[in-house]
Amino acid sequence: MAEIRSEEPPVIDFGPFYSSDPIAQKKLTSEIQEACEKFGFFQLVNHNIPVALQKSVIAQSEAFFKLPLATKEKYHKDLDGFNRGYEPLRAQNFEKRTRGDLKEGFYLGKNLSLDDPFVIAKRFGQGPNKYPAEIEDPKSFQSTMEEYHESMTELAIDLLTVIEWTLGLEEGYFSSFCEKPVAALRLLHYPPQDPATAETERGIGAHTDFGAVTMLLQDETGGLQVWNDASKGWVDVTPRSGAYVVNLGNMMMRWTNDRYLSNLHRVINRSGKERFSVPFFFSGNPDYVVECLPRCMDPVEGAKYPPITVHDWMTGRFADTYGSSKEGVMGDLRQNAVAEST
Ligand SMILES: O=C(O)CCC(=O)C(=O)O
Ligand SMILES: [Fe+2]
Repeated sequence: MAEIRSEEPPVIDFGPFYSSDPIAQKKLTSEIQEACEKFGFFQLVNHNIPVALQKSVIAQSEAFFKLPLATKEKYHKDLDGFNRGYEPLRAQNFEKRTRGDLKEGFYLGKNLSLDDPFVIAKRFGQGPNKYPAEIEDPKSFQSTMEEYHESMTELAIDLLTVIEWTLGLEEGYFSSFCEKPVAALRLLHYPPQDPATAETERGIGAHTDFGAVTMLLQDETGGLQVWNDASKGWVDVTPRSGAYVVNLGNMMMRWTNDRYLSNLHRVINRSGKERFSVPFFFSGNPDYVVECLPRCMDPVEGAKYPPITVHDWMTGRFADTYGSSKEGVMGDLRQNAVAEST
């Protein structure tokens, strides 16, 4: 019997997007299409985010997590209803069989004022950021995060343009989705884990992401793994300096009628060192209605899922995670099966 090899998600050169070379752009389109169908994951190099900006985001993140716990707790994300700020160690527990995920986080988004109409209307993910005053250089913490959030929003829109190409959609199909988008930035810190607990301890338990696309900056520590359904095993996503690990979320899978994969992933930090990572979750305009894309409709069965707004989809997925919804959702069965088999 032929051995099923566990392949890593491909590394894709995004440079051609910024060129005017149609042949290189065609190659980029087919590489991204294949990665979306096969893995739901890839690494992106030659994007336009400056290395210096990436380094300052990680440095500011390290500076924040070094603050005393009591200081970090002053910025707890549950102190108001905006889901921005500090989330302590073990607050999330994706696999529900450990003591909770061994990571702490700091959540940011686009920094909107309280009188912004979307904030007043309580649309998903909209609100003001929290900024720590006790950090060494509070002004540059804020400006770094705001500049990075803006640059990542632009990169996500560029990537969605290529995804538009991969799906044969007309130019600008995703424009209204990308207007005033919900986009969350998370600073994550994974302490080293005790080797004796390697079987049960998770930095982040197996899960799929909720939104459209996630673009993750990881340091050189390693520990991120993606599920390979062909070999029924976990595959390392080897860190590449400056690259983004891109993965599709459940919303994109639903939107494409399951043609594109929102794949399971997890982190186990066996390195003995601290790990820092910064995912950026792009979920689009809260009022946008996500409904089966034209070329993804099954000729016989039609669309598998009814239309839903970004707001309702994201709110529902968060409710599932935090245990206030009884509704079963796509991916959960698969997720539980994998969690139990590892
Ligand atoms: O830190 C990582 O490498 C992964 C984080 C992640 O999957 C998430 O926050 O959804
Ligand atoms: Fe994730």
